[in-house]
Amino acid sequence: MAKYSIGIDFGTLSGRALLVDVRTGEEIATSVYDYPHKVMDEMLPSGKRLGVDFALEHPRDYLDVIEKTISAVIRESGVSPDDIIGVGVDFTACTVMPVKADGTPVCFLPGFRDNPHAYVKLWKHHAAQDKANKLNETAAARGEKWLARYGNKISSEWLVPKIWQILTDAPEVYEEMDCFIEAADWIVWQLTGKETRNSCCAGYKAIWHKQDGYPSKEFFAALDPRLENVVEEKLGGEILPLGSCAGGITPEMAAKTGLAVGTPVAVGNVDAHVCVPAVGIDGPGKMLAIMGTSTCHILMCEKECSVPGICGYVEDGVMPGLVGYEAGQSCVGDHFAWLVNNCVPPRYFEEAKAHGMDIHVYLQEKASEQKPGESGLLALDWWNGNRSVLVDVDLTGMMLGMTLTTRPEEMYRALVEATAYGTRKIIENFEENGVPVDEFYASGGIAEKSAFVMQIYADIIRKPIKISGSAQGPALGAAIFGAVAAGKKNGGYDSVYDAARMMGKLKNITYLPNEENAKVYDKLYAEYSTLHDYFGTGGNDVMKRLKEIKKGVQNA
Ligand SMILES: Nc1ncnc2c1ncn2[C@@H]1O[C@H](COP(=O)(O)OP(=O)(O)O)[C@@H](O)[C@H]1O
Ligand SMILES: O=C(CO)[C@H](O)[C@H](O)COP(=O)(O)O
Repeated sequence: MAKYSIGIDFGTLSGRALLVDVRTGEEIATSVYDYPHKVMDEMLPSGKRLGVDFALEHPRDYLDVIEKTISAVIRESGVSPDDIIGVGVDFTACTVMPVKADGTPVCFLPGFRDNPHAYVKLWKHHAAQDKANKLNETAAARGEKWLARYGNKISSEWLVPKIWQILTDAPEVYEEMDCFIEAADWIVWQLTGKETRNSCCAGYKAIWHKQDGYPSKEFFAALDPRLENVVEEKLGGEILPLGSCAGGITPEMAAKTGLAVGTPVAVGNVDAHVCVPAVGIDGPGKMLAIMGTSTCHILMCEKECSVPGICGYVEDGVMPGLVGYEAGQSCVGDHFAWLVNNCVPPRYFEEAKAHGMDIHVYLQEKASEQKPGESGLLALDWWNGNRSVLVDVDLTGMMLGMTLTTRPEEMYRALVEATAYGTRKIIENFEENGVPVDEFYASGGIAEKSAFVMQIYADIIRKPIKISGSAQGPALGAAIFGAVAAGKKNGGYDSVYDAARMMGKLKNITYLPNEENAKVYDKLYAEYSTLHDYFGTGGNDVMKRLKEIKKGVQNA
């Protein structure tokens, strides 16, 4: 009798459930739900305006995903709930929220609906950069040894700057919350009725270490005396390893979703890391880029190496027995979306429609008529700051070489190339610091949809690129961890390595570098590197000065 697991993937704009056969990885049914509140970066539902660099979400949308998509995949597949042996959950991270001891989000409380800090702070909430800067200075001054694990800089996207911002800007929210929790763990809590924390979110996003735990009370007190006991007061209890079972589906959730009471639920996971077994990766030296709104680069290695500018490395952070490394680009597909929404004249949309094409596909088809270097354009891929290797959200985008003949498709191509140069920087940085990148895999919406983008990447990084066999890498990965939480005794797996080999998959296509293009791109990459260092490492801080002026004018 076939057995199934469900992966629930919470992305930036939508959540989805995927029902998978645990023996083959075959995807039986899927259902997607777009968050009605989208990303709140300008105002709250009440109309209250938000500050510069805010990015919030509404937890109601996450509950709707659970209720709508799980029942939909069970219905569509016709599978008996008794044959669904496990559930896994992954989420964007660090996507964190203040909640009460019973799990109620603070933004649901009557006195807090108009308070921005009561809502979910999405991974790309960048308004705590001043806190991240102070945290990094303090950690460096105190010689905190954990700083090296995080590429020598903690990003403003991570948990501590975000909770510190709440403490200073909305102390009433800090007081009201009983815990500050990753949305991944909160969803697992909603499903099982048990509060758990997972080692992936804690390790990469909350400065937690398997042996050393969190940073010391002295460190937190040096940031702000009121933070001295933040770990005990707000960050909850035991941290569980990936693949472990957090608990079973509660009767209330069973009624809402159609799952059987007690179905095992895996501890939460991060959307990027969870994808690794979904492409069948089961060892070191194989970098997976999960390419969508942003890109995360996940890689495993046998040893711990200090690599500047990465997001971090965590022992067992991706799969047990290996050190998992994460780096990333805060903005990838968001560049293309920005261009489409702001720089493309109506006639392009009309032409795309007449050809029955999506606007991205249409622009890419036009851009593919050009050769590398032909447009004379070069861009820096920092429209949403730089995550790796500069770890600086105050950097902004730039495009050089525009003339009166520059066309939208050329700008589109320049942005694609810029993101590929950013990926090459990340790869070289790993290799220069002792972490080999022998193979390159891609997953996510862009890898799935765009041969144009993937060929440019292969030419620029000079490596063959293998593509995920699933259009829904994170959801498949979450389903894999659901099967591991169920365990062999229930028809699942005892090891994520076994599950990856059986359920992970690749497409029957590899993008190979074109040597002629690669030679031109080597020259363009050298120019990119010059600009990258000039604007990104202090040669000219004009981007930061402009941002300061902007903030001053907006705040006035
Ligand atoms: N055909 C395409 N080629 C390249 N990028 C695309 C294409 N269609 C959409 N995009 C970009 O893909 C991104 C969404 O990626 P996806 O993986 O679906 O979402 P997410 O990263 O939020 O999970 C958007 O930023 C969009 O601009
Ligand atoms: O930092 C992350 C993982 O560590 C985020 O989850 C990620 O960057 C957001 O993902 P997406 O672009 O797929 O929405």
